[in-house]
Amino acid sequence: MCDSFGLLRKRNYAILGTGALGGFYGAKLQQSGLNVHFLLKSDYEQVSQSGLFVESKDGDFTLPQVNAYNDVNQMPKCDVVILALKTTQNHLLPKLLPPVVKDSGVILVLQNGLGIEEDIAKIVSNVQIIGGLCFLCSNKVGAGHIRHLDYGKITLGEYTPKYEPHPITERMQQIASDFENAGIPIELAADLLVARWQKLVWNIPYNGLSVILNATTDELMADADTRKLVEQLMNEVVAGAKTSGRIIPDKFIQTMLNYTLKMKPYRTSMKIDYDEHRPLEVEAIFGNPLKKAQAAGVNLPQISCMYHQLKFLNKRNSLA
Ligand SMILES: NC(=O)C1=CN([C@@H]2O[C@H](COP(=O)(O)OP(=O)(O)OC[C@H]3O[C@@H](n4cnc5c(N)ncnc54)[C@H](OP(=O)(O)O)[C@@H]3O)[C@@H](O)[C@H]2O)C=CC1
Ligand SMILES: CC(C)(CO)C(=O)C(=O)O
Repeated sequence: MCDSFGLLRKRNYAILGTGALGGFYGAKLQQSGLNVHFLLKSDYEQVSQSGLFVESKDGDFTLPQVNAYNDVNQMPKCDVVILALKTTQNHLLPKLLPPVVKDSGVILVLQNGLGIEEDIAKIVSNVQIIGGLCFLCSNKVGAGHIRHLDYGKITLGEYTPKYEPHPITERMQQIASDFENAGIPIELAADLLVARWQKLVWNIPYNGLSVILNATTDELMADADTRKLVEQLMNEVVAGAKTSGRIIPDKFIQTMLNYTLKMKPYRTSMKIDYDEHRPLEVEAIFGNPLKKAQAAGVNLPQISCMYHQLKFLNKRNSLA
């Protein structure tokens, strides 16, 4: 029996971008007994010497030794390559992906945003691309030091050209069982595109408004005016999804509002990037959904207004 993906043995994993998300999930996978290889940039020296420390609401743990790299060409080819860079670094993917992914392996895109899988399909062939939507609140608070604040579930869906829905495959089930064995809840979805639009129902209002209005999620929910804005933006995302032929039921908006009300007060990852003068994921989270809707002849005026404001703030912030 052909076992090129590792259905019959332990799969090995690569983490491209050992930050808040990649550091957390990668550390959990290694802690569960899997062979994990971590690509780092500025934290490379520290992590090669002292490993990773995860401070988590589910229990802190340290991995004193990890396989750390600062060059993909030194990494072994892996069954599953987890893409956990910020999307602002995706221009590096033509150099980063081919050396590290096995023939018939999987690239698991855990980034926020829309249309990323389509770009990756142009870079690598003979691999399966799977998208994952992470409901996680995690921050990197120091070199090799990850703080997991809340949640952690991932929704996984296979990418197909034009995002046609795809039945759940054995490969997805195997990856799901690796994550579940590591204590990470997984949901499997047949329609990756609807899952990506659903995630944007959260990311577009909260990431955008947190930067533009200098506010945390609890502040945005407590004020009647900003809460109204959140809801209007959520409705526009639902309208955007419709242009891709995806129906998100109205009650989903209420679910996202309730979910945020129950969340601990949260400074979104886009706000953290802004405060740290790092580039914002404006194109993946705002630009690509707008382009998709515009291609179907639909304008999303409030999201478009926010997109241009964020581009301005992003440019000015990078010069400050
Ligand atoms: N954090 C969260 O809770 C969630 C994040 N997401 C999404 O996950 C993705 C990753 O976000 P997050 O983990 O928060 O971001 P982080 O900035 O914490 O992590 C990204 C990591 O990538 C590293 N990196 C950047 N360039 C390179 C490179 N050339 N080679 C190796 N490593 C590199 C950075 O290292 P360095 O610091 O040295 O630059 C950093 O540690 C984003 O798309 C985000 O929207 C989705 C849901 C929740
Ligand atoms: C919604 C949230 C904060 C946690 O579920 C998240 O996943 C994100 O920042 O993208």
